[in-house]
Amino acid sequence: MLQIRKMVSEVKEEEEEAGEKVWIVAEERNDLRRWAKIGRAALAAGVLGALLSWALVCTSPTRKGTVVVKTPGINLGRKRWGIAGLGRIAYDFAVSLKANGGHLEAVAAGSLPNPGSRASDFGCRFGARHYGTYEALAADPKVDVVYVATTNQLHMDVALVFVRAGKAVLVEKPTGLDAPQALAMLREARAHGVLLATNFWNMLFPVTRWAIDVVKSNKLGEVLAARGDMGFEAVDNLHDRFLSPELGGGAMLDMGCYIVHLFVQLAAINFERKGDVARLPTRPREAYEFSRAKLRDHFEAPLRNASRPLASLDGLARVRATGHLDRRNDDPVDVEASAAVELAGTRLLLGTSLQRASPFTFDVLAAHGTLSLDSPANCPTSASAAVYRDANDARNNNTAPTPCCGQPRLADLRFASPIPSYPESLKPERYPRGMGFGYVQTAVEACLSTPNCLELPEIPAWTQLATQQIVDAIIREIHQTNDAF
Ligand SMILES: NC(=O)C1=CN([C@@H]2O[C@H](COP(=O)(O)OP(=O)(O)OC[C@H]3O[C@@H](n4cnc5c(N)ncnc54)[C@H](OP(=O)(O)O)[C@@H]3O)[C@@H](O)[C@H]2O)C=CC1
Ligand SMILES: O=C1OC[C@@H](O)[C@H](O)[C@H]1O
Repeated sequence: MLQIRKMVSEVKEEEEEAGEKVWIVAEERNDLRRWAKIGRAALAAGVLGALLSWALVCTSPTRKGTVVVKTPGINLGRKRWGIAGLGRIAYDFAVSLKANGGHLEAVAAGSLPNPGSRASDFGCRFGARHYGTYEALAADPKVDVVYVATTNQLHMDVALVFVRAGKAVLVEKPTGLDAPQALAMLREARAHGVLLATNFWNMLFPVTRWAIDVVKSNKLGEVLAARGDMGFEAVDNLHDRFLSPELGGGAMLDMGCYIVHLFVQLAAINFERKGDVARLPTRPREAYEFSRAKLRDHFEAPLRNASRPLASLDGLARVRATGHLDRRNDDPVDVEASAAVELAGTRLLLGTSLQRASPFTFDVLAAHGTLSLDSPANCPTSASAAVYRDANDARNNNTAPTPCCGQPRLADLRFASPIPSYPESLKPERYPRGMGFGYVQTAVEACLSTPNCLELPEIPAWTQLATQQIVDAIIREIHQTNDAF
């Protein structure tokens, strides 16, 4: 066994040195370790313990080998991941984790029929232990962090099973069904001293980080507005999670939340730039006043003090929205939404749908620059920005031209960061850019290696709360405008 282990690590090291991006690690090492483990358990706990261990590992593992495809910038370590909810996205997440060299320790199904055998199939495919209940996964002492990939209606309940067991949690978007759920989840995570992050995985893509850095650098000036459109024509199946009210369906909870979350982060950048915020005389009065109080403190207050309710949006955010509801249900979900949002003086024009195609775009419109994430903007691999002459600087120097066909353009910026495709042996995948889950997986692992890390810096808890509050307000308004017809 030692010899095989040495061989494997030599192969890895040699190829890493050679800068190779792809290499194959023999699976035998894991099999031998597994057998050794079973043997030790049998000695220690007797025949019963041995039988139990036998039932929880794969008796017929695939012997194809584990494909490792390193995505640039992804350095997954040895944090021990669990996955709860073994549906469509869980598969792609597991592929990305394994393919990027991460460690999937155990998985659990617990809602749909046959959880035991489904978990066994999934676990064996990825060389992970498997359970037929979420509680059993929560009790596994070898799991550090759990990815909750259930449908939306279960995000809160399932995430809390793990939080209460002291596990860190990466829960799929949206955080919960509404802002009170999101607050309950984040509060409990804080009380247990564990990380709870919503999987706004787009925030960790190098292209999104580049965009945020460009905006922060002030090259474009103050951000006045953003606009985004994301959605698709969902299969017309009332039992699927997209359209089902029981499963927490609806366009805003599915795709609209990405747009709102990115917008919230951009609005906050305006207030991080000291001395520059109040430049525009047209900015509404409350924006000036609010810049002093800081968005973060405002939304975070109920997390710091459990007796505080959710932060008020009054005087800070305005929402106007309209859309379509799927009237075939008694409790209809929004299937199409158009919304105008204002948060502390920064504006968003949002479109989302489960009934039509979308360009999957997100644009930032600033005082003297624009920035566009290329489609699909929820997992972008390229972006561009245009920097125009700062009209006020030019005016002060008496060099301001009269713009007839747009402001004079000073520079074009472009950034690209491609993602490798899935390893052939693990196809079919559902999300062609799913290897990009590696970015958020890396961020979670970095947080777990940092003492007292309770949130990802790229997806702070307050942005999860603010997003869910604005999403709630948009959904409410769509219902109100529809009821008025
Ligand atoms: N970040 C991203 O890019 C993406 C995120 N998502 C998010 O991931 C989550 C899961 O999406 P997806 O994988 O497509 O969902 P699925 O429809 O494949 O269901 C996932 C799991 O939800 C649990 N579940 C509970 N009740 C039901 C029910 N009545 N019908 C179906 N499943 C149920 C099951 O868990 P069990 O196996 O334990 O029984 C099921 O396997 C959603 O919250 C979605 O928003 C989805 C796609 C992309
Ligand atoms: O997060 C998501 O991204 C991709 C979509 O297809 C999916 O419905 C959504 O949940």
